[in-house]
Parts: sequence; C-alpha cells; structure tokens
Amino acid sequence: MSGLQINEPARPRGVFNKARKQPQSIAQSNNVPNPTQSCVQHEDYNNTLANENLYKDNEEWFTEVYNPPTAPKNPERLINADLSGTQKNVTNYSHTRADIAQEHPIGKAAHPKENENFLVQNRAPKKQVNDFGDCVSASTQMAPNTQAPYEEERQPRQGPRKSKRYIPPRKLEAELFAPENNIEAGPYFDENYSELAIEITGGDGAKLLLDKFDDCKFAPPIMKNIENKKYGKPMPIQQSVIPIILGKHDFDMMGHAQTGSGKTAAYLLPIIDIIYKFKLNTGDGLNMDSPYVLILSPTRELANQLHEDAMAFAVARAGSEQPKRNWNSFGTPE
Ligand SMILES: Nc1ncnc2c1ncn2[C@@H]1O[C@H](COP(=O)(O)OP(=O)(O)OP(=O)(O)O)[C@@H](O)[C@H]1O
Repeated sequence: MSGLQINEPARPRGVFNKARKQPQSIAQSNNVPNPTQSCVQHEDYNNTLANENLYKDNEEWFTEVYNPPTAPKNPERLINADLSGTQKNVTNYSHTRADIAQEHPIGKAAHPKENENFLVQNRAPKKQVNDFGDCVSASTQMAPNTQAPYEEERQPRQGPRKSKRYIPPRKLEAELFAPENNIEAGPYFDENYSELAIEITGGDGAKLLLDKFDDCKFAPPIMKNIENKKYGKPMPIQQSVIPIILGKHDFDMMGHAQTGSGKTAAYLLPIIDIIYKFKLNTGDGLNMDSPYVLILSPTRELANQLHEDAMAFAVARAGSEQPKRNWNSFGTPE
C-alpha cells in the first residue's frame, strides 16, 4: 500500500479508547491533493458511544493503538495518526507535519515534505483524554504552507451562538417586595453601623453628610422604594457617598466600608436617581443602545444580587405619579 489510508475493514470508523471510554483523535492519510480528503473525520462522540458494543471484540487492537512506542514530546497537544493495513497501528503525538515526520519513520513515510496539501485536522469531540491522563481540547493544526486550502475549508459559523447569554429575568414590583422576601433593615444597623466613624479624604474637601434619606431629594418612586426596603436612616457609607455621587464632581470616588454595611445602596441609589432624572429631562433624545452605567462585580452571584437591588430601587409602579421635569442633578425641582 503506497499511501497510508484508513482501510481497516473490521474496525469501526472512529477510534475509541476502551479503557477510558473516550474517543480519540484523528487519522491521517497522505498524497491526497485535497485537504478535505486528507483527514478522516472522527465519529461524533455520541455515535461512538452508541456503537460501543462494536469495539468489544477489538480489545487487542485497541491495546496496540493506545500503548504508544515512545513518549510524546508534547503530550498536551495530542494528535493521533492511526495507521493500519500491513503496517502496525501507530499513535503519533506530534502536531505538525514536521514533528510527525521526525518522530516516526512511519509518519515520515506517511507525510513526505513535498505533500503540500497535508492537513492535520482534529475533529475530536470537546475533550480528549490521552494516554497520559491529560485533558486537551480539540485544536486544528496544519503545515504553514497550507493556508489557502485550510481557509477554503473553514466555514463561517452557521446558526446562533452556542454559548448562552444569561439575562436575569425582569421582576415586577409585587415580586420584588413580596412578603416572602422578608425584606427588613440590615442586621444591627441601629446599634453598630450607624455610629461608625466616617473619614473622607481628598476630593474638594467637602464633607457633606446626609442625616436622612429625605435630604437626598431622590425622585418620588425611588423614595417609595427606599421605604419599601425598610431603610430607616442612611448608613455612614451612604451618608458620605450619596452626596458625592449626586454632586457629580469631577473626580473619582472610592468607598470602603465593612461588609453588609450598605455600600450597594450607597452607589445604586444616587446612580439610579441621576439616570431617572436624566431620562425625564432629555425625553426621547436618549441613545437606547448604550448603557447608562456599567457595574462590575467579581462573581455572578454578586452581580445577581446587585441586579435584584437595582431593580428594587428603580422599579416604578405603572401609573405612579411621574416626577416633574427639570430636576437638577441634586434632585431639587427647578
Ligand atoms: N440604610 C439602610 N437601612 C436599613 N437597611 C439597609 C440600609 N442600607 C442597606 N440596608 C440593608 O442592609 C443589608 C446589607 O446591605 P448591602 O448588601 O448593601 O451591604 P454591602 O456593604 O454592599 O455588603 P457587601 O459588602 O456584602 O456587598 C441589605 O439587606 C440592605 O438591604
């Protein structure tokens, strides 16, 4: 047999590592003018599993294939060139034609350098487990001078994205403030947190502290939501941060307070208030494609919690009284 093609009649298409119950990678042939013909596609993983019983009688064959003669140079980049027929099965661990040729005489014979159309293509399912226990993801490799055929073969993705974007569900006011949510003031707020010392450094030197939420002049729906959240008086971090954000000063602000001491409301409330009034003042002239604010959080759980809080502060009952137009940035009607 001149070219090394997969022609083993008894062997099912697709290669299966019996010990690990994992399908293995690809097989190669050579002297093929078209790269699409030069690779033997791996069976779909599910099909391979479904055909598992076909492998039962081939234990010896599998043992040969998956006991490689030499340790791989790059075990994490595993590509199997499975050669059959008169030659024994060989597992090749290289990922370029040059590597394959150098590491295995059979590989060299199978992939002479003058074969311009050689293509190593790995179409294994998402994950492979090689004989060394590494997990490697499928990848596609090719010789450097095969750019054009490779590009031809690559097809743009059809259909929708596979990864799903998570969009938290919208909630109505009744859901956000439902009795079963047990909404109550943060624990120990009155006894401990409200007496904490506040330190403000930098900025313009102003040290305005709010005594009560009424002083914020938040829009009526926001005040209503604060009430629904059972917030009595602003916590120290809120007392100091809210005026700074509402003042829209020309400097950045960093707030720092103990966990559970009301930081979330300290920035969400003034931000939502500013957006609310901005929307009222600008009417239809909004760019609906752009976000008004970007809040980053280190975990999805915290992001969900922030989203929930933001919805609760921002929700306005349908038909609720619309605030008057032309509020200034600090909430004072002009
Ligand atoms: N002024 C307030 N009065 C009463 N309860 C409040 C007040 N501000 C916030 N809370 C409540 O206190 C609890 C803790 O607040 P929050 O989660 O905002 O604190 P945090 O400092 O952001 O916490 P973390 O550091 O864990 O993110 C929440 O249930 C919140 O609704």
